[in-house]
Amino acid sequence: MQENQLYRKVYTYLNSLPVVEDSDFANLFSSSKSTEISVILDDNQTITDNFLGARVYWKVENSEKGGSKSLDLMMRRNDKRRILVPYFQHIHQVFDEIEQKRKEVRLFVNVDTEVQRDGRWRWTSFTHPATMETIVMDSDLKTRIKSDLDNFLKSKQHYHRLGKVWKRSYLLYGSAGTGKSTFVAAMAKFLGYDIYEINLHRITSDSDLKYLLLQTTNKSLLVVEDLDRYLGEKSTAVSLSGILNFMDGIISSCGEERVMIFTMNSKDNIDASFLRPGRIDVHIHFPLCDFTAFKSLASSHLGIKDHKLFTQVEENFQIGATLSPAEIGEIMVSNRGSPTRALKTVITALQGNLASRVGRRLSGSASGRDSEDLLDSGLVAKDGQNGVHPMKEIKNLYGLLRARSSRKASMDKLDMFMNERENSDSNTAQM
Ligand SMILES: Nc1ncnc2c1ncn2[C@@H]1O[C@H](COP(=O)(O)OP(=O)(O)OP(=O)(O)O)[C@@H](O)[C@H]1O
Repeated sequence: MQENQLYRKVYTYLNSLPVVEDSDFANLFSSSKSTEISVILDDNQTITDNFLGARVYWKVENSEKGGSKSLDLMMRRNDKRRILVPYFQHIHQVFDEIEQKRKEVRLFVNVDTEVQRDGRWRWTSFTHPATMETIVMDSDLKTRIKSDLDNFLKSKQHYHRLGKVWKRSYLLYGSAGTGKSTFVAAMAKFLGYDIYEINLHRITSDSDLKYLLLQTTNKSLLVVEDLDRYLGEKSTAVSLSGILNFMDGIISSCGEERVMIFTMNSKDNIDASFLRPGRIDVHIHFPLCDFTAFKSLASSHLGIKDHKLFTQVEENFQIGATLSPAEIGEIMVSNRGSPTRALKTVITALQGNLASRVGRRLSGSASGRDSEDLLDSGLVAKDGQNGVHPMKEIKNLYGLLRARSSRKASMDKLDMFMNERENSDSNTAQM
């Protein structure tokens, strides 16, 4: 059942009245800002409000049976016709003002079906410190995304004129630790929207997913993380079509001003129906670090814009080494007392990364990410491409790495692989 928006508005309005503090029973809550205390009306309490010279009474009822709550409104019969409609308009207006002032973003998570006395969502204040400014990404891309979000916020009339629901969807994809979740946090702050993080593992069926969607509010971000991993599982409670309906079926049109976000590590093994044009409005790739991203991280984490070791770091990126922003950020955080030590550790990690990826490729066990990164680096061509035999390119890369790497252990392993390959190659005909 959908949450009654009127109930929510009146409840918020009543709790904003100073008279709540005078009631016999009220509950005290502290908010994320430790100095703030909220006074919330207790069940079965009656409070009085005045409007246009009339006196009205509200009572919070809590039904013993289903645990559902209701609000009873009482006023003199003579006042009813005069004030009823303007009074509710006043409540709407005050509610909107309260929401505007409430800068705090909330994070909702879905709970198991068994624990549903007060609905399926539980929330907490969302205090993630990430903002669009702290996210490390290509600056042009960041500007384009910000203006896309800005346009969305101003486009109510535009969407309505086209007969479209005012919502937008984004797919964030890229390797682990490239900042997808952090970006969701930054988006929520930028838009001032609450986040509904949907844990598909806590959903029992397609209709359960619809039910959850009905209990979300407008001006919100609906987030499904690691969708590729969920869809790759053998048996799932929510079907492919259940998820497609959630994305853009009739049910997704309930409510307005929504942003849907899906994250994935890779689009490679995803059913084509997810990626068909028009299904998800914007696809954003989150890459592993390049030298430019590294410099941004060095500036934000170590406070340095330049350093004599930067050339060495750059060389490692040029020969195809790479790490995620999370990996580089972590090294910098743990060595923030000494930028030189931090940079040396980054260089060692980059060399280790390249050595182990080349090693895995030589042994034929390269992961998708390894192969893609090596291909991206331009140092290894796809099999048969450019007329250059891949093994020859690997040998070139190996030579380059051999000359530069200081990680003896990794290089010893690589030497072994190369020797084995040399021997087996001499017994195999060249293709
Ligand atoms: N592009 C980035 N800009 C700033 N910080 C980043 C970036 N990428 C990663 N980080 C940092 O690395 C950590 C992990 O990032 P995050 O969880 O956002 O990555 P992810 O792509 O969502 O990973 P996963 O796919 O494993 O969920 C965070 O602490 C975040 O601050």
